[in-house]
Amino acid sequence: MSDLSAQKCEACRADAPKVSDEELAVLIKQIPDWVPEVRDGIMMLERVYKFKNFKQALHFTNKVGDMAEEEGHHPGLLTEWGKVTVTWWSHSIKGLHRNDFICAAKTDEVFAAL
Ligand SMILES: C[C@H](O)[C@H](O)[C@H]1CNC2=NC(N)=NC(=O)C2=N1
Repeated sequence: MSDLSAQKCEACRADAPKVSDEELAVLIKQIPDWVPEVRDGIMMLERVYKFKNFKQALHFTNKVGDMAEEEGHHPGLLTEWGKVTVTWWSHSIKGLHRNDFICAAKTDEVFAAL
């Protein structure tokens, strides 16, 4: 278990701090399969997970949904045949909060536990 995945998301309000470039450089090392991407001017974390079929992809999607509900923090989830694209960012601050890195690490754990 990485340090991040052992942590809980905290309430994230509009005035919460975005992660700095320096923090991002440190945090991303703990989730090396995730790619930071800017979309619509918002920094996000994205990873594509591969599966054998749609049913397995949908099962993973639902497990990630359960984890998101527990954390009170919610990703973008695109479920397709054989793959799920998971995208984390914080709507309230239009960018990346530490919560997104915690949830990305937890998503990796959901995948590892399938
Ligand atoms: C009221 C509720 O907790 C908020 O709307 C939460 C829900 N889930 C969320 N998820 C994400 N990714 N970003 C948010 O800002 C966010 N806000």
